[in-house]
Order: sequence, then structure tokens, then C-alpha cells
Amino acid sequence: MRVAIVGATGYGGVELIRLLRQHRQVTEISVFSSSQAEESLTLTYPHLQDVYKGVLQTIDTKVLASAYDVVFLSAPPGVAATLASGLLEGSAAIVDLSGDFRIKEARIYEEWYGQKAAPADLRKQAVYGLSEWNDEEIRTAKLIANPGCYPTAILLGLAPAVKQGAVNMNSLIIDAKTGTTGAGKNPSAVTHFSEMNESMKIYKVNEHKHTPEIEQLLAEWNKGAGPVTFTPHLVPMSRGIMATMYVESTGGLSHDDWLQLYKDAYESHPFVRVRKNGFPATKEVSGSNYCDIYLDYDARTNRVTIVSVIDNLVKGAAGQAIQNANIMNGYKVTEGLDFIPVYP
Ligand SMILES: NC(=O)C1=CN([C@@H]2O[C@H](COP(=O)(O)OP(=O)(O)OC[C@H]3O[C@@H](n4cnc5c(N)ncnc54)[C@H](OP(=O)(O)O)[C@@H]3O)[C@@H](O)[C@H]2O)C=CC1
Ligand SMILES: CC(=O)N[C@@H](CCC(=O)OP(=O)(O)O)C(=O)O
Repeated sequence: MRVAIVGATGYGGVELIRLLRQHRQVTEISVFSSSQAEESLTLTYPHLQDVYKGVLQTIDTKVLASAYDVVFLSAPPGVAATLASGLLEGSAAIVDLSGDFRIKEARIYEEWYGQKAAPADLRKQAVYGLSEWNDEEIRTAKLIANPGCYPTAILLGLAPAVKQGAVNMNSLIIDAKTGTTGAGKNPSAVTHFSEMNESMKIYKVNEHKHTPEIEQLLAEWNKGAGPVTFTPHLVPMSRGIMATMYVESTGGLSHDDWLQLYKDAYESHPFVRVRKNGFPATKEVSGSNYCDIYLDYDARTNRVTIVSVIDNLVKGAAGQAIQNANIMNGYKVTEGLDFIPVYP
């Protein structure tokens, strides 16, 4: 598989290189940049010296579309919307890590992203790449909308219960925490060390762009779905997302029944590990493509607390993108991703 990465100088892009480099089906990795063409990637990332020698190339859709089997787009929202129609004229499959093709309705994208939506035919053609739940569609897709980092953790954590109709859909409250790499490589006042170190910050309350993405999937899975409360927080760590979901049970399931529901749902999915006992920590999935889940049913309140953790740059971005490319190409789903977390 010959792969190209647009946005390789960013965090998602450099994580793609780390993972693709030890993917046994990958024969070539080329990197593209809108601002550093002709330069070596080691200028930005000295840790790649002597292990990745590719020079950044100018973004040319004709070259990308014809010389590669898979093009990973890891650039800010709006870039894929512009590049995709040219890319789709060639033979390459596209996996877009931005939000450009995740939202089906243009009006909703424009409302939450504050910019023009991608052309309707492209949005229609795109398949939402939540690997564990959409693999049938992913298999035959040419354009993948890779899910957002928060939605990946949240939707994997909610899917079994929501699909089963085991929760009161009006009761969903999602409380999530992320590390600073979620904001990308460019420093900002919020991610500045002295602003976030030894602090915890709530942000974008009731206005985070991942809200409609979560609601869209929940509505596909359960006709009782409506708006959700989703509250993100920034915590002082580089990688990781912990999503804590509070849901009201529709009744009848014991704690063990709840756990069994989740174990059955993910039994054949190697990257989602339903814990046997005890809640997972973000460090326990760091650097890996795992999503670890545990839950606890409280008979007193009739509520279930579901916790889902991922590494935002792996399962929340580059790892899931490669998992989707594996599915599209008929490779083993774990190819290039079969490693344990970095611990401690
Ligand atoms: N960080 C995360 O945890 C996650 C990120 N994502 C999404 O993945 C995408 C990349 O994120 P991330 O790597 O964190 O962001 P970064 O800011 O770290 O990197 C983005 C890269 O995009 C490139 N870029 C900027 N403008 C353009 C342009 N006009 N055309 C082409 N390339 C451009 C830049 O590279 P250059 O200047 O060299 O072209 C830059 O290095 C975003 O859409 C983000 O929302 C998704 C899930 C998780
Ligand atoms: C800390 C921080 O700012 N995190 C980002 C994560 C979003 C992201 O990465 O965007 P996509 O997954 O949609 O591409 C945020 O909350 O906007």
C-alpha cells in the first residue's frame, strides 16, 4: 500500500508516520505540506532523524490521486472539503481526519463549524469511519470521514446501550476530559504550559463542534435520541481522553447484565476492551489503538456510569484512520496497530 499524508507536520500526521512505518503492507509513505514543501520533516521533528527520510512535497491533487493507494488528510477543517473532489477523480482512497465530511446536513456543519460545508455530493459519498460499528460500509468506501476524538470515545462507550434501547435517551450527560495534543501543534493561550499545568479547564460548554456529530450517530442508532449535554475539559496531560457518561437505565438490567451487554457487543472487536473489573485510566491506553470501557450500575439512582478512555492521537485520530484503511483494503484490522500501550 502506497500512502500519502497531507498535514504531516501536524500531530495527527506525525502519528500516522509512527504507526504506518511498521505496517507490513505499507511500501511507501510520502508527506505533503502547504507551508514547508521541499524541506525535511526532521526540521520540525528531530526525533525522526535517520528513521524517516521523506522530504515534504507540494500538495498536488493530481499526483496524490494517481500515485497513492490511500491519501490521509490531516489538516484543519475546510482543507479536505476543497481537496476532495480533485482527489476523488483518481484511484486513491481518502481518509479525512477533519470534521469536513462527518456531518450529513450542511446547515448543521455551518452552524457548529462556522464555515461553509463541503459540496453535498461529497458529504453524501463519505462514510463515517467508526470502525467497530460501520465496517460493512467502510469496506466499500472511497472517502472516509474519520470520527472526531471525543465522539470516538463517547460513541464506543454509548453504542451497546443505545442500540439495545437500554437507556432513557433524554437522560444522557457526557462529561469528558482531554489532553493538550487534541488542540494540535500550534500553541495557544489555552494550551500554554503556565495556563494548563496544575489546572483543569472547562471549555466550549454547550457549543463544542463534536456535539452534532455525537447526536447524528445516536439518532441513527435509536429513534428516541435527542440533544445531549456534552461538556469538555482540558486537563494537564499530553495524550488521552476520558469520557464519563451518565445514563438512566430503562430498567430490568442488573450490574452483571450491563457488563455482559458490553462484553457481547465488543467480543469480536480487538481494539475495544471491556474491563472485567474496575474503571480504566487514560495512561492504560496511551500510545495504543485501544478503547477501554467499564461501567457501574447504581440501583439506588437507576443510573449507569460508563467510562471510556482512548489515546486521542491513536484511536481518536491516526490509529482509527489506519484501522479504516485496513478495512477498506481487506487487511487484518490489527495490521500496523498491534502493540500494547506505553506504560507507565
Ligand atoms: N489532535 C487530535 O487529537 C485530533 C485531531 N483531529 C483532526 O485532524 C486534523 C489535524 O489535526 P492536528 O494534527 O492535531 O493539527 P495540527 O495543527 O497539529 O496540524 C495540522 C496540519 O495541517 C496542515 N495545514 C494547515 N493548513 C493547511 C492547508 N491550507 N492545506 C493543507 N494543509 C494545511 C499544517 O501543515 P503544513 O503547514 O505543513 O501544511 C499542519 O501541520 C484536524 O482537522 C483535527 O481537527 C482529529 C482527531 C483528533
Ligand atoms: C484540547 C482541544 O482543543 N481539543 C480539541 C479536540 C477537537 C479535535 O481534535 O477536532 P476533531 O476531532 O473534530 O478533528 C477541541 O476540543 O476542539
